[in-house]
Amino acid sequence: MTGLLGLATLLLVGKAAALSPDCVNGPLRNNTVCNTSATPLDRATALIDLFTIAEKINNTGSTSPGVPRLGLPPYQWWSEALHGVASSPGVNFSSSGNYSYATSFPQPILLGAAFDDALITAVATVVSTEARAFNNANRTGLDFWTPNINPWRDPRWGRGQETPGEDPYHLSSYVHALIDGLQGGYDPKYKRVVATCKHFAGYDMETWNGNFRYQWDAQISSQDLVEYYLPPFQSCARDSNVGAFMCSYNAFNGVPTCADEYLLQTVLREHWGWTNEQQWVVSDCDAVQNIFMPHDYASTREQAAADALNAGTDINCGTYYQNHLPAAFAQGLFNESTVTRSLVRQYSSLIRLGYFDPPEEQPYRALTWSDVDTAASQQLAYQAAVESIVLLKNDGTLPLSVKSNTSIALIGDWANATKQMQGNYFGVAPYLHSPLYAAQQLNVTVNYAQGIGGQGDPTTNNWLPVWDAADKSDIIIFAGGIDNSVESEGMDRVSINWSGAQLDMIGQLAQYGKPMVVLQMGGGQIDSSPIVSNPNISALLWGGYPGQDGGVAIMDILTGKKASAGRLPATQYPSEYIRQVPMTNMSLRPGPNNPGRTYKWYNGTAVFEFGSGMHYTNFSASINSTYNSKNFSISSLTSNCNESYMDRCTFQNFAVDVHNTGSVASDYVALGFLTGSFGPQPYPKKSLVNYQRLFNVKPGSSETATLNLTLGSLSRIDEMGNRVLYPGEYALMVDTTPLAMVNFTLSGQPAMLDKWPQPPPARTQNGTYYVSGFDGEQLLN
Ligand SMILES: O=[N+]([O-])c1ccc(O[C@@H]2O[C@@H](CO)[C@H](O)[C@H]2O)cc1
Repeated sequence: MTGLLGLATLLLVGKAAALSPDCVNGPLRNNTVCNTSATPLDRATALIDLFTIAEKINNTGSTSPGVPRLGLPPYQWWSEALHGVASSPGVNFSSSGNYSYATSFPQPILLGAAFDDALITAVATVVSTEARAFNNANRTGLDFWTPNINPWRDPRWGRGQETPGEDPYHLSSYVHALIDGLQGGYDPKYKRVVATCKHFAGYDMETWNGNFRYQWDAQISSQDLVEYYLPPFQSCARDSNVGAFMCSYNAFNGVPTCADEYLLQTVLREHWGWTNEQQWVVSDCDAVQNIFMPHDYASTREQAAADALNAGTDINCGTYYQNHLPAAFAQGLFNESTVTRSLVRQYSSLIRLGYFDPPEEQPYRALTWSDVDTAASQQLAYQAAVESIVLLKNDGTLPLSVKSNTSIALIGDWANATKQMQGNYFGVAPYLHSPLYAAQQLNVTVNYAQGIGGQGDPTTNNWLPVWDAADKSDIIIFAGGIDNSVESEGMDRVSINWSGAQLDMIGQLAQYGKPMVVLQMGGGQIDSSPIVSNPNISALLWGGYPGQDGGVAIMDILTGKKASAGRLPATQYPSEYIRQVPMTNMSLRPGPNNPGRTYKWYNGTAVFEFGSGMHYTNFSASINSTYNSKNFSISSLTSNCNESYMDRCTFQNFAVDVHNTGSVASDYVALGFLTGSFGPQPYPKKSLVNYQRLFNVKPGSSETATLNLTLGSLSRIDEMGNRVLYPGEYALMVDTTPLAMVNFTLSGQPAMLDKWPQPPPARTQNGTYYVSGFDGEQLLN
């Protein structure tokens, strides 16, 4: 178990550090660290050279005391900002007045549904701006342990809500846009903040059937690893130059990830070129302790701490390093140069954030409370929710026509949701506008009844006001679904059904025969087939966790002030899915006890497919016919590619003409899926290869989406994890039910785009040998 008490204590300390070291009058003023024209590496090295070994070890934890004799202040590394500056050890909201709140955007799972990378950059830019303003008031750190970018493999996962969904291409693109906004570009002189891609790697389960995140060993084949679990992390490290990584609680093929030199050194630093020594790896909180217990990977606490440090875990979240590295050093389990390397990485990173530099030289030091919760950021939080909400069923009742004499029943636990709208990892929002609040702003009569609380209980005491509200109203809106009482950190779901009580109430409300809308809220998808098949239910929307203005966004879509255009970022499986596959089975492809995972491989019928989402209008699309039936030679594609990473080379930019054939202006997300027969069998059903959101396409008019396909998006992963371009038959389709399609072929010999570094042949855990590259619990003694 983690040291919950120790971590709880950490939550209470480390709040009041000095803003930055005093490079004018302090003891460091003549040290190179204060010389702004020296390189970050030289500056950090000069600083760490002054530390004794005890001072070095003292500063390896998330709560770093600094070095008082050098005038180096304490620093709290643990700040969170998943969808807005969030309550965490390093973030200190004032109890009132200035700095008492920050913009609260929708949860990533809903933001993912917008399929709008520019929106994600804009959201992240607001988050980093507000974070900087808070930092200038000494109320946060400069690094944030976000994003959570583990692909959402299994619908039960309680933390899938923190991710943008299930598709690795989508996640890679999303996280690139996000890091751009958080850090301020690929390599700016001063980073806005440092982002932390977590949890590296294979972490996507809290607790299932006796397995829990602190001891679980994720068995992942090289093919699945490279194809599914790692692309977002590659995007973070190689393509976005993220400042930090977090290793995870679980083990990967027998080795706890924070002690895994293969992941942290061979893959992350060597293969992905994440080598500039201004970047660091932090452990998940107390994950280093878990290497000793319950992983039982290291035989002593000192060995666990040394294993992690030697493997490349630079900071330990918690106090385990500070407690156990002194003895580990005395036992000769690591060299002083290794801890020096970690501290140089940490302080170079702070140097890149301007920590030691005069305020007047840095753009972000001027940000203040007046840059928080601005009119523009309020509008963006609203816009983000509007863009993301997904319409799943509509018999034509939506948009609702409401007049002053219209009466609306608003029923269910989500109707008056406030904090619930933020999901988890949230801060204090400036306001939380529930659907009820939004309905009350309309010039209509609103009859509200909470009905059942949460998932409901078998008693029907609270139901009478529900029937009363329904009786009195022209339109019935039921706002329910799930929330953090059933999906959360530490808690995976045990059912992907609607709760019986909610479904019962929905069914009875439908019998009124009035126009009826169901809002399916929460991060995880629930099997809504009873709602889809009920002819008395007019419409179904998925609203996720929509953030501070979620209620207004929902109501504006329901009443047609805004047109819906979000797309599901995860498959909605039928309820039996979770009985067909153990949560611990990491394989993507169908196999024994596994119907396949994600839209690419699931061999059953989804209730709603990944990418589903309706509009208030209709669209047609066509792809420029010059590409049709074309043959491309693999050798000329690769010989014309001059990128250092060949998967990044452009293949073709496909122009897609999108025409609004209906009568309502609407956004449209052009999703480009590749299908065909090429590469190793089995073939995926299809794969997302690019997307573009078009805005406000007017009735009768057309806009052009450009789907940019790279060589990487045409490639497949072989069983060794190599990325290869294969000859074969390809088709590019636009949308889930294709509106347009183009076929082409690739000919010639397969070409290697990326040769994957093989893991050590046998991974040992207490004398038991695990072999990677297989599916399932295969042990060789
Ligand atoms: O004991 N605690 O106080 C505690 C708090 C949070 C916690 O979760 C971990 O901390 C987060 C750090 O960013 C990771 O995303 C999550 O896996 C684990 C333990």
